[in-house]
Amino acid sequence: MSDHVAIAIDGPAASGKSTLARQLAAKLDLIMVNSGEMYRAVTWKVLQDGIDPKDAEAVIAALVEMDIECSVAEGRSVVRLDGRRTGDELRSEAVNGSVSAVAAIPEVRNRLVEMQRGFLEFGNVIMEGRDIGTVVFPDTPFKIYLDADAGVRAGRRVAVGEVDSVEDRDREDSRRKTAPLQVAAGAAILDTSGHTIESGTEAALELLREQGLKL
Ligand SMILES: Nc1ncnc2c1ncn2[C@@H]1O[C@H](COP(=O)(O)OP(=O)(O)OP(=O)(O)O)[C@@H](O)[C@H]1O
Ligand SMILES: Nc1ccn([C@H]2C[C@H](O)[C@@H](COP(=O)(O)O)O2)c(=O)n1
Repeated sequence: MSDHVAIAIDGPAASGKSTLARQLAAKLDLIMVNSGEMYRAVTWKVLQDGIDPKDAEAVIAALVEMDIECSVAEGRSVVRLDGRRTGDELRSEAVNGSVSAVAAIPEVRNRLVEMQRGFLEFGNVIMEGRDIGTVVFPDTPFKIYLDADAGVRAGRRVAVGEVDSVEDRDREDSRRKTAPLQVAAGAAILDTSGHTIESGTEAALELLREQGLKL
């Protein structure tokens, strides 16, 4: 059991979780953990090995062989896969199109959730993903569920030239049996559709203060 603080930021694709986590990590001197990168890393390796991401048995067999190492560098989580630091390859169209299938496999989740919880040993953490407030840190009082209009979110992806069907991923992430995307008990809901990055950050900070955050 750690004395450190965990802040959970959950929400659908392109709702602004990473952006908000980055802003709050800088303001509050927190370790920023992007849990999605870990699911993307497993997915990338599965695709590299020519495995069907929907073949759970084959994915699990490959997972056993994967050397996934998580650490902290410059205040944020770093994922190494088989000794190599991951990069932009995790945001490819292929990974975007398969990551939800891989993330729906309970054995994949069990292994990555255990690693995610381990970050709390390093210090106060802000972690973003889909199940942080429901599964990874269910007992933290500091939870925000970030959302935005589907069209706004799709537009945000187009604006950076990323090919990503946010609605398809959201559907898969919300309907899966294990750790579906949902609003965690006690989470404050923040819609970023009408917010700038700055105003969204201020609104989130206000919500966390109302939840008793003293950092
Ligand atoms: N409040 C905002 N207003 C305008 N653009 C935003 C806002 N928040 C984030 N963005 C932009 O939207 C894009 C997606 O943001 P971000 O990567 O933080 O979303 P995300 O929820 O982490 O996505 P995913 O879960 O798919 O990784 C980025 O280009 C980011 O700069
Ligand atoms: N805690 C998490 C984080 C991510 N996932 C899955 C579902 C997402 O579609 C995918 C990519 O995440 P992103 O990089 O878009 O945040 O990974 C999950 O199931 N649980």
